[in-house]
Amino acid sequence: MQILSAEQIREWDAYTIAHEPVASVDLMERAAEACAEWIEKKGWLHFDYSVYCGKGNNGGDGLAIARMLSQRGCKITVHILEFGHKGTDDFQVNLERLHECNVPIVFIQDNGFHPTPKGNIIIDALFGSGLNRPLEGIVADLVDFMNNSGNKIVSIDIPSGLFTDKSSKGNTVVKAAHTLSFQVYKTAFVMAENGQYTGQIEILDIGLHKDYLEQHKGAFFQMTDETFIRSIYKKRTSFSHKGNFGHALLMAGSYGKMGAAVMAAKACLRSGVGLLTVHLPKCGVDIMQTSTHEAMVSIDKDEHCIISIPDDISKYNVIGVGPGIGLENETKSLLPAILQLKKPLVIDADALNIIAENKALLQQLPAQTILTPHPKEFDRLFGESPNDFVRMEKAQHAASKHNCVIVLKGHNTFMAAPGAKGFFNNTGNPGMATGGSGDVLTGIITGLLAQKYSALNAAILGVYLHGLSADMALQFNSFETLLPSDIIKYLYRGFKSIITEKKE
Ligand SMILES: NC(=O)C1=CN([C@@H]2O[C@H](COP(=O)(O)OP(=O)(O)OC[C@H]3O[C@@H](n4cnc5c(N)ncnc54)[C@H](O)[C@@H]3O)[C@@H](O)[C@H]2O)[C@@H](O)CC1
Ligand SMILES: [K+]
Repeated sequence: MQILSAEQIREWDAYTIAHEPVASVDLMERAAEACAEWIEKKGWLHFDYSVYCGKGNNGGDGLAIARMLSQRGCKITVHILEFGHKGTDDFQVNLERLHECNVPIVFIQDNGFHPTPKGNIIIDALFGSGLNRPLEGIVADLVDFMNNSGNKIVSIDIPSGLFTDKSSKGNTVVKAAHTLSFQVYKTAFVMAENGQYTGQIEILDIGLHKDYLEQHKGAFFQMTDETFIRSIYKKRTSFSHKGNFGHALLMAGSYGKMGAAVMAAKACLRSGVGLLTVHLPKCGVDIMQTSTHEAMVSIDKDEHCIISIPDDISKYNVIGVGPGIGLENETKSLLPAILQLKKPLVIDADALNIIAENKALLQQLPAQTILTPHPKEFDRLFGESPNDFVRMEKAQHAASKHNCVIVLKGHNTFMAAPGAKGFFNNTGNPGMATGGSGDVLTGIITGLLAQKYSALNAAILGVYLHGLSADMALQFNSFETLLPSDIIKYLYRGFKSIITEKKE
């Protein structure tokens, strides 16, 4: 699924109006009908509704929804924020239509807000994608009033006060339980900082013209949904043998952090790598050999940490480096030599921190290296960012500048690559917030890279499977009990859901 900016959505609406063709007010009718149907399907027609409308087209949606819910037998009160100027044309049409339904309308002109009866559901149709400045004065007071009412809020299109394409940090914004949005994701919905406002997001089909997306391919961020993942997944044939799936080298672990190496190794193996060698310090050999029988080991000369590169490096087609390697000086000094090997590379955890301490190393990354930082590691590498939007833009810029793939880990992990707009992931859950999840991801991506996926596709597929397997593991876990090892355990379910033919 594509993710669009406010401007792109406006263009798409206009394209549909011109090319379907459909009158703008009829498109609004479709949007409102989709919302009313969603509410009906939810089994919420026995509730009473307080519908808060601005005087733009978002308010127009609200008026149409009020009419449709009233026609379905709900008790409705409409509250209109009165600015003294006329509403948009479609707002005015819907106001007239509402008058015919005898729905009570309250005009809000000062802070004397009517208390919302307990149990009423609030429909928030104050502002949509036309928001052009932070809320202030009476509007901000109204939103505070709605947020503090204790009533469930359903926002139409986007929570009022939330910008579609830039940060709304520190602003007054509606806190919705559900956001009913139209056709596609908006950029604001994939930013972790906005999670507190959007609640559960529902994308409702209002039949916008498909040609617009075709004509502007490449201009949008992409959400990596199942269809897309199936299109990049490489099916195995009956004639496959282990030589087809690469020989990965993982450089991982140090004294006290061998678990990271074990998890990365197991995840790499479960991702389908043909052969895996783990290079680790002497102290880790018994741990790896007893825990992970399928992995071969390459033994460093140091007892406690990695300080050297295996001799016969040519036999490995990819390297994953970082999980649990620590920050000993000799390990730090080794990193430039690893970069000089010019192998396809996945860099994570302490290896990222080592680069952050010596940023000149960024210039030496082999082309298409995959970096997998979480936001703090990213900030150490590329400088602090005031918000998620700026961090995302920095990731795009850094990926182009250093010709690398950046996997910025988070609620909707963002993947940036040179020449691509950027991809957001939509699998995963809060149960993954346990140390070790990242080591598992590094293992998965290294395993996929060894199987000759492109760097970007290895990252996209790896991140998707990582989250999906964690989602599958939730069937037998709570967020609290879910462990990174469970993600590995359920990787087969993740793979199977991609491999299994879809029943139409
Ligand atoms: N035909 C279309 O284009 C469709 C539009 N739809 C709805 O239309 C919405 C966009 O409508 P509009 O472009 O009219 O925009 P909005 O309804 O979001 O609001 C725009 C109005 O609010 C004012 N405003 C913006 N920020 C303000 C602030 N902070 N304080 C006070 N006033 C502020 C603007 O000056 C403008 O008058 C979408 O979010 C969606 O809900 C849907 O009906 C689907 C079809
Ligand atoms: K809204």
